[in-house]
Formats: sequence, C-alpha cells, structure tokens
Amino acid sequence: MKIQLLNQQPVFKALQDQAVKVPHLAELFQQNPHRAQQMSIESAGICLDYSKQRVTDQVLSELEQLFYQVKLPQSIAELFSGAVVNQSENRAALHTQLRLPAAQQPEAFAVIEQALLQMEALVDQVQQGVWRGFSGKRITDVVNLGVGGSDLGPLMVTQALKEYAEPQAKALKVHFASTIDGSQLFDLLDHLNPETTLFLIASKSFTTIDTLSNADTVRAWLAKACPSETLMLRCHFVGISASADKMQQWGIAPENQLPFWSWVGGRFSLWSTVGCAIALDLGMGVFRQLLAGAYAMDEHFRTAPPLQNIPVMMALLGVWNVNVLDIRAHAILPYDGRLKYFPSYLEQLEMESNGKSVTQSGEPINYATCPVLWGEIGANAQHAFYQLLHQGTQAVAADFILAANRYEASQSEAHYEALIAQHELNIANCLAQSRVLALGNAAVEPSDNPFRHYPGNQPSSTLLLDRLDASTLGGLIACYEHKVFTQAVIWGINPFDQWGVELGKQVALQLQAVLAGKGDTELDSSTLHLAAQINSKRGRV
Ligand SMILES: O=P(O)(O)OC[C@H]1O[C@](O)(CO)[C@@H](O)[C@@H]1O
Repeated sequence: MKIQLLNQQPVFKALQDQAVKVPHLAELFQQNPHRAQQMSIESAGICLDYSKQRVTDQVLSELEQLFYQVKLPQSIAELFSGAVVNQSENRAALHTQLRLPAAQQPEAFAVIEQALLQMEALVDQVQQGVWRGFSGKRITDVVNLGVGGSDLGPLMVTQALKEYAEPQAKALKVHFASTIDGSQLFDLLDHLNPETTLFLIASKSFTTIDTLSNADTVRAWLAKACPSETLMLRCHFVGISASADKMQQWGIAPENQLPFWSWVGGRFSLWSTVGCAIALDLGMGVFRQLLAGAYAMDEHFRTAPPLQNIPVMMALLGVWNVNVLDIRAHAILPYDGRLKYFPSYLEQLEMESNGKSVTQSGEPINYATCPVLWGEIGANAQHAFYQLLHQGTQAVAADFILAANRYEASQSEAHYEALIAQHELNIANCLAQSRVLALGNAAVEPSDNPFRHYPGNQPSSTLLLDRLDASTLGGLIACYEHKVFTQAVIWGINPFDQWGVELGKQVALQLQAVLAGKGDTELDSSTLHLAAQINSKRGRV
C-alpha cells in the first residue's frame, strides 16, 4: 500500500501558512490569561501543560484535522488489535498486550501471565534465599547483562523507583553491564563473589555480540571458581529471550529460561520478562504497579479525543515543531535525580524508532522525521548546556518533567525539612527555566545589555506528575511510546524496525578479522590507517 506523505496531506499547507502568523509566546500569554488552563490535560496522575508551545487555537484545530487525515483512529485500533504494524519485519507490536490486566487477557495471550508467574516464582526464590549459588550460599548480587532495550528500560526504572523497593527486595543488589568493551564488568567483577552472584542474560535475539561477549566473560570468571559447569549454568545464569533455542545452545536449560515473544519490540520490552531485574530489585508488586500505570495510559490513549489526549498532543506538537517551525532538536529535562537515565531511555525509544527516511512501504521521504533528542537532569543541565537553550542560535523544543510531591515517606527523618526545601528549590528552578525560555527577558526582566538578552520563544511542555511512583512512571513511559507511534503514523514510517543498526554490526565483524591480520584489505584508507596505527600501538605489527 502506498503511504500518503505528510506534506501531501490537505491540511499541511494550511499549517505551514500558520507558521509566520503565530506571535511570540510572550504575546500569546498576554493575549489570553487562561491559556495555561485551556492548554493542560490530565490523566493517570500526569498533567501535560503545553501552553508554552508556539500554537494558537487555529493551529490546534488544524493539528486535529491532521490527526483524522492520516487516519490515526484506525492506526491506533490496529496497533492494539495485533495487526501487522511492523511491515518490514511482518510483525505486530503488542507491548500494550503485556500490560492488559490478566483478567482481561484472551486465551491466546495466556502465555503472558504464565511468563509473569514464572518470573515471579524465580524472583521469590532469589529474594527468599531458596535459589542458591554453586557452593550453597544465598544470592546477594544480580547482574543484568543486556544492551539497548534489554538494558535501558530496567536500568532506568530501577534507578527511578529505588525508594519504593519492597522489604524482601532490599537485601539484593542489582547491577547492570551493557558495554561491549567489558569496562563495566571489569569494575564489577572485582567486587562480586562468584559464589553469590546471579547473571541475567537478557537479549531478545540472543545474538547480540555486546551481551554475548559480556556473558562469555562472566562465564570464564565463574568457571575459575566453580568446580562443575552444570552447577555453574544451573545456579548462576538465567536467560531472558524470544529464542529458546539460542538460550539452550549457550547452555541455559529450559527451567532457567524466561520467555518473551517476537511481537514485543526490544525497546518496548521492559514490560515483559526483560523486567526481571526490576522485579528482583524492587519487588514483583512494584513491577505490577508499573504495568497498571502503563495500562491506564493505554486506555487514555485509545479513548481520549485528540486534543484531550496526552500522547497524541505530544506527538502533534512535535510534528508542528519539526515540520512546520523547523525545530530539529528536542531536550528531555527531568527535574528529578531519580530520572537520571530517562533521557537515555528515550534516546533509544524515539531515535531508534523514528530516525527513518523511508515510508512503511520503502519510498523516500522529503521532510524531517525524528529530531535529535537528548537530555539530562534539568537542574544539572542548567550548569551545562542551558546557555545554548537561552542564547544560542539553535531553536530547541523541550520537555520539562517534574513531580509535585516528594519526600513524603521519610517524615520522621531529621533531615526531612531540609530535603523538602530542596524539592521546592528544584520546583522553582524548573518553573523559572521554562518561563524564561518561553518569554525571554523582555517580559521577565528587561535589559538593554546585549549579553543579558534572552530572546525567548523556545517552546516547551511540562509533564507534571502527582508524584513519581511505579504507577505514574509506567504511565509516563507508555505516554512516550504512544507519542512515538502517533508521530510515526503522521510521518508514514515504521517505528518498530531498526535496519539502520545492522550494517555497522556486519562491518565490525569484517574489521575484527582485519585487526587480527586476516581480513580483506580493500578498505577505505582512513579505516585501514587507523587499524594499522592501533595494531602498531598495541605492539601487534
Ligand atoms: O535484545 P537484543 O536482541 O540483544 O537487542 C538489543 C538491542 O539491539 C538492537 O537490536 C539494536 O542493535 C536494539 O533494537 C535492541 O534493543
């Protein structure tokens, strides 16, 4: 089927005509004192305030028309129904099915709850000390070996929700190692005890060299300490993958395998058994609350009208910024130290999904798709790259993410009041930054000094959470997943494949041979010269 391109949609020209008509944000706020109330949507413990986006009522009405012209209602229904939305790989993308409450799962998806129960049993055994290492000692440390979607989600969630860890999970330390160079393992293995460490090998394909090379390194490390290979494999490795065969070939027996399925995309997989590290670190109850929060957002996405729909509005505003206002950079700015890894998580979710330049059916696209997306804890980034946001030459859109409530559990602690004061300071900083970015200094604190000139008019949205907990975090992640899907439909691309990462993997294999002095020397002079220099510096000439 030929996809209709965004710039061929009837309303696109009208949207372009609006670009020059939208006044500066300072003026928009002056014109309408109720702008923020009118441009806020709330659902599942999350409020999206998009009043600091450069839109008028006319633009919103045209974006709403765009939603219907690209047939988003049908596409959303198809996504949830398990239609083949990933056409280049001929697959459904059913991450939403993973968070449907068990009571509502149709028979065909009974495997989801079965896999969760299997994961729960494993988590219980490890947390209760029933699962033991080869010498009979209880497991004290778990290391998740995975990369991309098999690492970033669990890493981000465990960091974000540490303070909600259930009592039985607290004794266990969960670590993550992803880097192909082995540097994380190099640091970790020095401190870990082979008798008491369990490794989760998480890889959807079970072919990813980054993860398998880390797995081989720990296997060698364990083999030195453990007298029996069978015992080592049984007591120290759990495989999490969509390929039972490949896990088996590596040496992981069926009883140590946690399954998931080809219809769960890697970067959408934290809701599956890939979330095992989350359940081990925080408890199965927390993991189920995360699923419930995501489900609440799924329902909101599926049913709310476009202009009242948080993910849809985030997507439409993103398209307006990228394709009409020509803003090609997007900063993710959580004002919360617990969301340290949220920007990296979204870098994969958004850029691996929508960093595409051909349509679902393979025709080239002649407009921009995913912007460059990056981020950092907002208050820290104020002391790093905010200078560019305020006074640089790039237009940048931003998402500010903030929890209204914080430090509620530790009221009896002596330092509680000081922490509350810090939270208020943090809130004030978040609000100050989005205000200055939007309005500039003319409307805030006028000055003739050119060094103190802030042009403003940098658009941003604020995602205000009631509090950051498992439920709102689940909703927040689902919200970005649905934003990504909505944008992909508007751009006419497939968000569920990632062919762009394949060629590099292939070429790395060739280069391994070149470095070993065996490969084809028909390479570009830069690569050849670098390889020769590296070999020479390593004394391998
Ligand atoms: O889970 P796997 O199969 O090891 O893949 C890890 C990651 O590698 C990628 O395929 C990209 O190389 C990601 O899409 C994926 O999340």
